[in-house]
Amino acid sequence: MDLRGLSPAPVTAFTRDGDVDHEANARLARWLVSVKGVKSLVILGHAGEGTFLTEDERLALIRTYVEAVDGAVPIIAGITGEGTKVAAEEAKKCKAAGATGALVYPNHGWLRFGYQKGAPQSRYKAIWEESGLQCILFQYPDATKASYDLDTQLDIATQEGVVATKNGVRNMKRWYVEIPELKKANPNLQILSCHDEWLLPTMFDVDGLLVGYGNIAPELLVKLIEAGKAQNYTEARKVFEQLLPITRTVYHRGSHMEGTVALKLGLVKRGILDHATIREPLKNLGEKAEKEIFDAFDAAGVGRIQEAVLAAE
Ligand SMILES: N[C@@H](CC=O)C(=O)O
Repeated sequence: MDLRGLSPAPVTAFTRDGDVDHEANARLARWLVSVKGVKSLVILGHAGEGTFLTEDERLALIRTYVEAVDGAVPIIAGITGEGTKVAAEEAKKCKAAGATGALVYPNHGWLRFGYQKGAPQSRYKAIWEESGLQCILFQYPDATKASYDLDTQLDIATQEGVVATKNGVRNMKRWYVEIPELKKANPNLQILSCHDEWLLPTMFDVDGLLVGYGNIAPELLVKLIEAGKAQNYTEARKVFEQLLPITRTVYHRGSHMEGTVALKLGLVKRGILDHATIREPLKNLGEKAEKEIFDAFDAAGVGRIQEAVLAAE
């Protein structure tokens, strides 16, 4: 997979009754791939409420995405099963449904207890060997116990089947040391940042972004990536400042969970979704926050996508 560009992590659209809305998801998929610079769609992740869907719903959503993008970009599925065997079997089913890649989540028990040495490596190996899905190494924040130390990352990054890392370490001391080490160990490893709430400092070291943010402002994020790759700080800063009202209302919130709700509101504002129905445990943000989010898009000059454009996709 060539992920050198923007890989949005789409939300999952629901009907007002709370079922997966396949038509709305296909519309979102078609719009996102119409943006030049979008290189893949990463579904069933945090932004996609992946763990709030049943297995049947997850596989049906993959099929919807594969059909909607019609080969334009690979579909990458979040793999979240807890046990290594469970995750490998989940990946195999995702592959059969049409996915090309796997964004491999850590076992969430590790968030509380930490991981035993070697266990993350085995998880990636099993998923690759069982499914053949090209894997993305997901680096969690330094503040969690599921954040891999450098040796673990280096092992995974040089394993067969691992093509990229989505790095959300949120510790620039580690970022500045570990990203060059990963590149040295595997020059082909694609480096993707996911620091949605402050992307700018990471933009000059990456091949691309794998972000929920890609749902709502893909056009500007593509420009941010281009400026970062050109080492053009002035231009990158300009795009970052333009996005700041949106960043503040979507990602500078109480928690990243709220960010997912805010992404759906943003898609309503942009005319892609008709409503922002979510699934529990997510909660609505309330009218005040909704207005702040809608106003932020106006302040940033990020407008509604015309019906005619959507119909043409
Ligand atoms: N940006 C987030 C959301 C995840 O998928 C992160 O850093 O993990």
